Amino acid sequence: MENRLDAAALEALIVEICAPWVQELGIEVLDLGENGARFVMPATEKILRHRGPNGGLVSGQALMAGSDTVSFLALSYLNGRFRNCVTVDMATNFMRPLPEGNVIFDVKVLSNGKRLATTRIDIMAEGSEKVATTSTGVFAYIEE
Ligand SMILES: CC(C)(COP(=O)(O)OP(=O)(O)OC[C@H]1O[C@@H](n2cnc3c(N)ncnc32)[C@H](O)[C@@H]1OP(=O)(O)O)[C@@H](O)C(=O)NCCC(=O)NCCSC(=O)Cc1ccccc1
Repeated sequence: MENRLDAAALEALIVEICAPWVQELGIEVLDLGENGARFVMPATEKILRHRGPNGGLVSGQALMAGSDTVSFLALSYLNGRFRNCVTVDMATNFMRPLPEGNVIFDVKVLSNGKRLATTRIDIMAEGSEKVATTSTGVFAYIEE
């Protein structure tokens, strides 16, 4: 556990590595666990979808971007640093809508190998344990 990154270091990685619009998602660390971590994406106007027939929900596109982001953060937490990696696959199932509000991402690192890592991300409304969306991500380490 002693070589793991803390919350401040993980949030600094978002600024260092992510594109400006991803930084604007405002993702913050909530909890760091044994094999993963919990994050919150605040209910800002940037991620709420007021328009159209299914308005009043959190944007699904924002949830996918959040899943990708919290995955590389969880890997960096466990690795104690950002090991240069790229996303090679990400699959998302939207099982029930997320009403407007803060969004919780619960990430588990399922594998963390020499070349590949796999994450599972359960997404819930704040205050609910009912999973609304679940993603799995596969990441390729590309450092020498
Ligand atoms: C490298 C690999 C994963 C595996 O390659 P392999 O299967 O072993 O095959 P191969 O080696 O043949 O290469 C195939 C092609 O790739 C090219 N290339 C290879 N290496 C490099 C390189 N270092 N730099 C540049 N290009 C490189 C290579 O020239 C070739 O191109 P060509 O055919 O000549 O035109 C490749 O599939 C890939 O780059 N996929 C895109 C991944 C991606 O963009 N994901 C989304 C990004 S979002 C994200 O990551 C989220 C995130 C945010 C923040 C933090 C963390 C995550």
